[in-house]
Amino acid sequence: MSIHIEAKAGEIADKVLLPGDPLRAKYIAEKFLDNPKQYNNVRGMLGFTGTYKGVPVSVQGSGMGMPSAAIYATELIREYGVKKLIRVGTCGSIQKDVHVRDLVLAQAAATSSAIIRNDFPKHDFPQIADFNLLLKAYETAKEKGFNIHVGNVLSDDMFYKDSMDEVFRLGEHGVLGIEMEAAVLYYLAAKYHIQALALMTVSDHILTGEETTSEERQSTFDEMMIVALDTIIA
Ligand SMILES: O=P(O)(O)O[C@H]1O[C@H](CO)[C@@H](O)[C@H]1O
Ligand SMILES: O=c1cc[nH]c(=O)[nH]1
Repeated sequence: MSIHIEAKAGEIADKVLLPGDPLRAKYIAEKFLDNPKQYNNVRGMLGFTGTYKGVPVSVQGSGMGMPSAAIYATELIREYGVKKLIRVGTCGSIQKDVHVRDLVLAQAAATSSAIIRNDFPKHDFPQIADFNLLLKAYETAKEKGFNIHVGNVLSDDMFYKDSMDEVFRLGEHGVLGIEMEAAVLYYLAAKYHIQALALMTVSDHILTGEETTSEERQSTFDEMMIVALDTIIA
């Protein structure tokens, strides 16, 4: 048991999917896992363990933003011995050719957060994905014919911003989309020597204004779940 997770020792698998939305965790557990058992309801941040293709896998809501995601990732790693974390999130596209419902694999994550800068004030510590998870996810998506893009994302601290100018300039430097958690996940993976990957479905397009519904963000986006699950058990 940790401060924010009430699971007993052994109730969480060493492979965990991390959606921001706890109801997306419930959806994944019910739709994709065999014999899912809920192990967490502290703060309503649902967590479940079941099996996928015979392999134990857990799925844990991580909330919105890096402070929240860092709490769940740290407790999963330090208190429950988790070795592989794959974020299954949503992002906003800032590239014309990255469309709503496409998949985005974060090879790396830029960030506006001070979390990493506070630890390394004189260095820009690069936030990168685990190479083996990245490769497996990319190959899995390609084999299945899913639209997938690989590159840099922006993990931002602010969802509502007064100005998007700097975000658009990052787009001009190839950043694919905006979300709010990947960078800290990659940072904690480096810190604790575990494997992490952030995979997102484009839920809205910042340039065109195209959007998905909140119901779609909570459930559906099944292509992302299949890629993440086949990757985490490999
Ligand atoms: O859909 P999730 O995984 O929560 O991800 C994105 O959606 C939230 C904002 O609506 C942020 O957490 C952002 O990273
Ligand atoms: O963080 C996020 C997630 C989806 N869309 C955005 O614009 N930002």
